[in-house]
Amino acid sequence: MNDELYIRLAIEFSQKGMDSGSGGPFGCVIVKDGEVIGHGYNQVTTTNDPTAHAEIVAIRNACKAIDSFQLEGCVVYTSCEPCPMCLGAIYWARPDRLVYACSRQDAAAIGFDDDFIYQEIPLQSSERKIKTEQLLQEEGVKVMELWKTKKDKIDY
Ligand SMILES: Nc1ccnc(=O)[nH]1
Repeated sequence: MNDELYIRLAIEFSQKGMDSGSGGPFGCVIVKDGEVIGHGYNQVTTTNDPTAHAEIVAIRNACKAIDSFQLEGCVVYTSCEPCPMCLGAIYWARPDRLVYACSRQDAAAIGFDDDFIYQEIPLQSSERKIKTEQLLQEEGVKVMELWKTKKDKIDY
């Protein structure tokens, strides 16, 4: 089955990234109509970019390849269940489907925070590890109101 072929490719990228010293053991490929249009592996520690997860790198690569900010009709194959940041990016990109190999618990077992961050999300902001406050909502909303009526906007 093709899903197995592509998830195996994502796993190969996880190994390739790790072996090359690029970052953590995570790989991702994005497929549209049976063609790989994007790929990526984790590059956090070599690019000093905490957002350079395999999935983010692959989404950027795929979107550039098809000149679009949406991945409709695409399938995302990733060697590990996406962390909340990457899951958010995947939702914003709107692919049709997501397939993963390792789980967030597998990632936790080798020292990664994916599962911890998932546990933070349902907490009240006052209970989260990173102290969070809301300030100047009214001033912020004024700009948002302008977006509502902006004529030349590209909706997403
Ligand atoms: N799921 C992931 C966790 C950490 N890094 C990644 O690239 N992917």
